[in-house]
Amino acid sequence: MTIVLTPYWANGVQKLKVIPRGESPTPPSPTTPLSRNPHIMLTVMNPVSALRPAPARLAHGLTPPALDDSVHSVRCLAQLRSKDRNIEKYIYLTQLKDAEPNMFYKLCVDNMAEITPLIYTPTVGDACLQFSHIYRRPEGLYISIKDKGKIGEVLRNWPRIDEARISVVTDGSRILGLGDLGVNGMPISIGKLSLYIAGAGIRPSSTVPICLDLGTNNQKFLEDPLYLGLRQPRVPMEEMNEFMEEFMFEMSRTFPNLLVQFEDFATDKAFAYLSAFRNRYPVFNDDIQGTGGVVLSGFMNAAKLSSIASGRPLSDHRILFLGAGSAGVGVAQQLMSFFKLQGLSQQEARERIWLVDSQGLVFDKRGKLAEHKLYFSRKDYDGPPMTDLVDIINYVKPTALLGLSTIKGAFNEPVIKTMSELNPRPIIFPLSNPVRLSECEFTEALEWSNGTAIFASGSPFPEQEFNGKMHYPGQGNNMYIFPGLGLGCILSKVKQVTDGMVEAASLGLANSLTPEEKELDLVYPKIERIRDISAEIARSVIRAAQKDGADGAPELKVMDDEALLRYIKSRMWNP
Ligand SMILES: NC(=O)C1=CN([C@@H]2O[C@H](COP(=O)(O)OP(=O)(O)OC[C@H]3O[C@@H](n4cnc5c(N)ncnc54)[C@H](O)[C@@H]3O)[C@@H](O)[C@H]2O)C=CC1
Ligand SMILES: CC(=O)C(=O)O
Ligand SMILES: [Mg+2]
Repeated sequence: MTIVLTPYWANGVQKLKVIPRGESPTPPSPTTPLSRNPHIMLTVMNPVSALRPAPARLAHGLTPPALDDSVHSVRCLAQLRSKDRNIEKYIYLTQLKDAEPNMFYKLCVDNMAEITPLIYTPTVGDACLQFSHIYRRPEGLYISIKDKGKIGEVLRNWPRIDEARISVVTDGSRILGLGDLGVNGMPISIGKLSLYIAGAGIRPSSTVPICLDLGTNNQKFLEDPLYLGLRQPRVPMEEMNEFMEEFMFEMSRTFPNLLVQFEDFATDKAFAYLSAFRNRYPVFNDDIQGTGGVVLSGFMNAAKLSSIASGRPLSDHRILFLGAGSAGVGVAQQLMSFFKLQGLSQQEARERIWLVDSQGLVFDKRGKLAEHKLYFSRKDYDGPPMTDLVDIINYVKPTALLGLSTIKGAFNEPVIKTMSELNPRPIIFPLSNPVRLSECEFTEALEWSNGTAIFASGSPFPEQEFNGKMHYPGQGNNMYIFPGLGLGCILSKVKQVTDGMVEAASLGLANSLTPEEKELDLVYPKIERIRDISAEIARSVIRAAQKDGADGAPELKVMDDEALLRYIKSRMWNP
């Protein structure tokens, strides 16, 4: 029997047809009763992972008499909550998405705060670590180094080429702070795209999760009989460069309307491929640009709170980074905008930023530095290497300490106490993921700063009462930026993702706090409002694309801002 994947939609449900070899592939009328249909009709419920048909459903008699969607969502939530371990919840949700995508996304949209940590960080980190063991069904595209020379052929196996609008692509070489996870990186692409769908109303069928397999240097995985990727070390950079050239070229040929998000490439590759492709294809790097955008936004709100307490002008802030990888340097680059918006020159803005890596303070006289650290390397220090974080804080006197180092506990009691001695309201952003690699926990920051810290972390922490007052941690995670950025890019059919568009996304997010959220000292809006926020971000991005001449949808130019927002909302997919 030949399986012909000719999907079409009937009554809101995608159908696939299984045709005996040699028969015509014309789909029968969706109204043909199942029993009289000469073909076997299969109902495919999941446009994202519709690579294998699910059993027939919905026809009369095939579901219990009292199955009602509103009650079923309560049932699904109860099943989810009955599981003790988050990884079990992840597996349950993955199966639900496969079997009933509408229900899955309804649960996500209605319970954003509860479900996001299960499909995204921190749980997605465990899902990646265990992917080869918990794998059940195909989802997404795998392109391996063995496909070099015929990548286009593999891409054309994707069942919904015409609908494809957004792809998250990882090579698994630096998944969150967990290192090289090879092909086990696929859940990160899937998880990010689920947030695009839930958080910005991107149509599920337009998303393409991709994991590139260039080998892995993870010895444990190479020795694991269940490992799902190629059993070979990573290929040299030169070979990977050729592979990436072919991959991006074939992507643009196969999917002419696709925006590509690079995700969790190791730092050298992250910078190299962003600069190699950003002027040729619509592509952005989430760890460099998305993280830069989200931290700029939270920092703007945090700096206002901190300056109210200290009386220092905004332009006087001093930012110390622990971690100088793709995320640290990406954020540092984006934070230059904060100082420039205060009227500082490029040079003055740069002088407000200090980097610390695994060797300590980054300064010119230290010796040879990786290319991406050069711009922020200090020219004004020529003493001995400085490695102790408390010493560095006492030297720099920062108002803000940002962690993108993957070092759990690096913001310890002496560090936070020193920051608190220097600042009435220190800005403490431990941004490493997943939660177990966070530089400090929310309770620690509150306790050691006596409740004064303005806090945002990469992964979520629960709110806390301290000294009789409720305190709310922010989540400084690129998940606030990329859904709206992607939506804006898709609707305005961009040819490129410019710096102006990323900055616009960031400012759109910073300005989205409601009076109630400001009253609570929040630096990011509540995640429950993500859809509205994404729409606002998309509008800012579209306007910036128009300004930069990067858009391809002239009809949006004539709309005023209100009409554009209405249009964006009307185009968002709802489960
Ligand atoms: N909150 C968010 O939205 C995002 C968070 N991240 C997180 O940022 C972290 C770093 O990501 P990348 O920059 O891509 O990784 P990376 O591995 O390139 O960078 C890590 C940096 O930390 C430094 N480092 C390592 N050990 C150190 C030590 N003991 N003391 C001081 N510095 C040390 C390294 O020298 C390097 O500069 C990851 O945990 C990742 O999950 C990344 C992107 C977004
Ligand atoms: C959030 C994210 O993109 C990361 O931790 O890599
Ligand atoms: Mg990432």
